[in-house]
Amino acid sequence: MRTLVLGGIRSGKSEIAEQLVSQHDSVRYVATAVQTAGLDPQFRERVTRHRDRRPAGWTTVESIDLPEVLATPAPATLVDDLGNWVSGQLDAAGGWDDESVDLQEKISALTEAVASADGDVVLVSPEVGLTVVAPTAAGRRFQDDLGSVNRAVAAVCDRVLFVVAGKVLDITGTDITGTGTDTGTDTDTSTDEKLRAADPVTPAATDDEHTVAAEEIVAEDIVTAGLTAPVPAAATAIPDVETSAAGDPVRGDLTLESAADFPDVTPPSYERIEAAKARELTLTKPAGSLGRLEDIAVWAAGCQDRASAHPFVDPVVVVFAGDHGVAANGVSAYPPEVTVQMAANIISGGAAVNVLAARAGARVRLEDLAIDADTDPSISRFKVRRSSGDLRNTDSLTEQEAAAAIAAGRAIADEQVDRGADLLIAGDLGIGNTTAAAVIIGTLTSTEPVVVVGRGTGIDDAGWMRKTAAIRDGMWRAKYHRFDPPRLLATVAGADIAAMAGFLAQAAVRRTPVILDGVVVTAAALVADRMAPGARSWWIAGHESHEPAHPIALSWLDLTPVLRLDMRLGEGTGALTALPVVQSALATLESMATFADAGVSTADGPGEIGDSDTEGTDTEGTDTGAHSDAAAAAR
Ligand SMILES: Cc1cc2ncn([C@H]3O[C@H](COP(=O)(O)O)[C@@H](O)[C@H]3O)c2cc1C
Ligand SMILES: O=C(O)c1cccnc1
Repeated sequence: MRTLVLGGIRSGKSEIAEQLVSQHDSVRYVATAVQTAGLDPQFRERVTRHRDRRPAGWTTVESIDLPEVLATPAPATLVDDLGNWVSGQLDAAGGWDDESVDLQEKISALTEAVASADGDVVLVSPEVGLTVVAPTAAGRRFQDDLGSVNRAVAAVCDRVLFVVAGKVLDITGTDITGTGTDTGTDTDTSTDEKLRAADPVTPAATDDEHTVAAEEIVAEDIVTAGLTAPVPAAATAIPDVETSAAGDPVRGDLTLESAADFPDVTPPSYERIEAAKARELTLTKPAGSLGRLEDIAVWAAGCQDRASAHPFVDPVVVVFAGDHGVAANGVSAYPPEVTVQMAANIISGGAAVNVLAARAGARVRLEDLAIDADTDPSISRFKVRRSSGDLRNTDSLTEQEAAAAIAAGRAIADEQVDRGADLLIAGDLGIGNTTAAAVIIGTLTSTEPVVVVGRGTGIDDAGWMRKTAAIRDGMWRAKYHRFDPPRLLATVAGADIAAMAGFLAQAAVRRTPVILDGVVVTAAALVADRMAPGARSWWIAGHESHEPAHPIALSWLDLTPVLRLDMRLGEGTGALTALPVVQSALATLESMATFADAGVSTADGPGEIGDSDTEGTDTEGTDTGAHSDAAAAAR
C-alpha cells in the first residue's frame, strides 16, 4: 500500500504517517532534511523532536535520493517529507533563482520509484498551495514544484490522506479523468484500485431525502468524487456512506465447503498482551482502577501487535442488508419494504448508524446481499438473490448461494483490511432478521424457542406467538445441521447473515479486531467461530441487546459486553456506541504518564504496584524498554 499524507504546517501529518506504519516492527525512516548543519537552531530542534518520536526498531536513512533508497526492498518505508526533497533538489541544481532548471526528470524518477517500491510506503508532504502565491521568486518556485510533485506522487499512490488540525480526510476519491497512472505492481494494488474506482460517496442528505424510496437508489444519486472521512477522533459531521461500483459477485466454482474453509486463526499477540498488562501497572493510577477499560486496552493492544498501542485510526462499519422470506408471516412489527427504504436512508446519511459512526469516527459501508428490490450496483455487487427463502419451510439459500454469501463476506473483510481498516464492525439490516438470528442461536446453544424469541422491532403478543412458531419450525429444520455450520447458514440464515459470518471469521484470519453488535451479528458470530475456531479471540462484545437470545449467545462465546443500554436496533449501533469507550481505553494505555515519568510515589503494600516486578515502576529510575518508547511517542 502506497499512501501520500498531505497537510499544512503542524497539521499532525507526520504523527498520522507514523501511525500508518506503526504496525510494522521495523520501519525504514527516510529523512529528507539532510543538511542539518546549515539549519537554524529552532529547525534543528524540530528535526530532533521528530527523531526522538521514532520507536526503537526504526532505521533512519538521511537522503534525498529517493529512487536509490526505494530500490532496496523494505517492509515499510516512511518518507518525511517531500517539501524537503523539493528544496534539496533545487539546492543541488541551483534552481532557486534559475528558471531554466527543470525538476521534471527527477519527479518522474521519483514517481516511478514509488510506484515500483516493495512493502508499505508512506510519504509525507506539505500542502502549501492553499496559501497566497508567494511574493518571492524562490517561494513561487517552491510552491509550483511542490504542487507538481504532490500531484505526480498522488497519482501513483493507492491512498491519499489530507491532515487538517490533526483530523484526517481520505481524499483518494475517484479518478474522474480516467488518466490515473497504473502502478500495476502487485495484486494488492489492483484490488485497491478497484476499490478506489468503487468508492463513490453520497451527497449529504437533506431531511426530505431521508425518506427516499427503494426505487430511487440509483446511480445518479451517487456522486463519483468526494471525501470519505476516516477521522481518528470524534467528529460532528456525518461522513458519507461508501458504496461500491458494480463487480462480479463471488460465485464461480465455489462450493459451500471451500467457501467455509478458513485458514487457522492465530490468536492476538501474547507478548503484546503481557506487555500491555505490565504497562497498565506502571501508569499513574491505582492498579486495576480503570476496571474493564484496562481489559479492553490490553485486548486491543494484543490485536494491534505493535510496540505502542494507540486508538484505532480507521474503523469501519459494514452494514449487511437482506430480506428474509419469513417476514411475510407477521414476525416483525414493520413491513418488509422497510429494509430497502432503510437502505436508502443509510445511503442518505439519516440512519442511527450514520450518526453514531460520525460521532465515533468510523466509516460506513452498505452491502446489499439479498434486499427484495433491485438496488444500485454500487451496493449490490455481492448480491446473492432477492430475499432469502422462508426458513419455516424452505432452505433460506441454496448451497451455491450460501457459498457465494460466505465468500462475499470474506471478500468484503479483505477489501477493508487491504485498504487500511484497523477495526471492523458488522451491522445488520433486514426486516425479519431477528427471527433468523433466534433460530441460529437457539439451535447452536440448544435453547428453547420460547427462551430465544424476542420482540425485535416491537411485535405485539400475537406477533410474538407467530414469531415463536416460526422459530420452532426453523429450529426443527436447522437441528440436522447443528454440527455443519455452513449448511446451517444455507438452511436458515439468509444471505446477509451468512455473509456476516464469513466477514467475522475472515477478520480473525486477517488478525483484525472486531466489535460485535447485537443479536443478529452475534448469531453470525456463533457460526463464524465454529467455521474458524478461535475467531472469537479477535472480537469484543460492544453491547448487550434487549433481545433475550443475545446474552445467551454472548455467554457461549465467553464475551462480556462493554455496554448494557437496552438497545435493540442493530445496524451496528451498539458496537458504534461502544467504540468511543474502546478508543478511550487505548488512549489511557498509550498516553497516561507512568509513575516514574510523573514522579508519583507507588503503593508500598503487598500486591500493589511497588511489588510488581515490572520494569520502570521505580520512581527514582527511568522507564525502560518498549514502554518508555511508547510513552515518549505518546507525548
Ligand atoms: C425503521 C427501522 C430501522 C431499522 N434499523 C435496523 N432495524 C432492525 O430491525 C429489523 C429486525 O427486527 P425484526 O426481526 O423485528 O424485523 C432489522 O431491519 C434490523 O436491522 C430496523 C427496523 C426498523 C423498523
Ligand atoms: O440486537 C439486535 O441486533 C437487534 C434487535 C432488534 C432489531 N434488530 C436488531
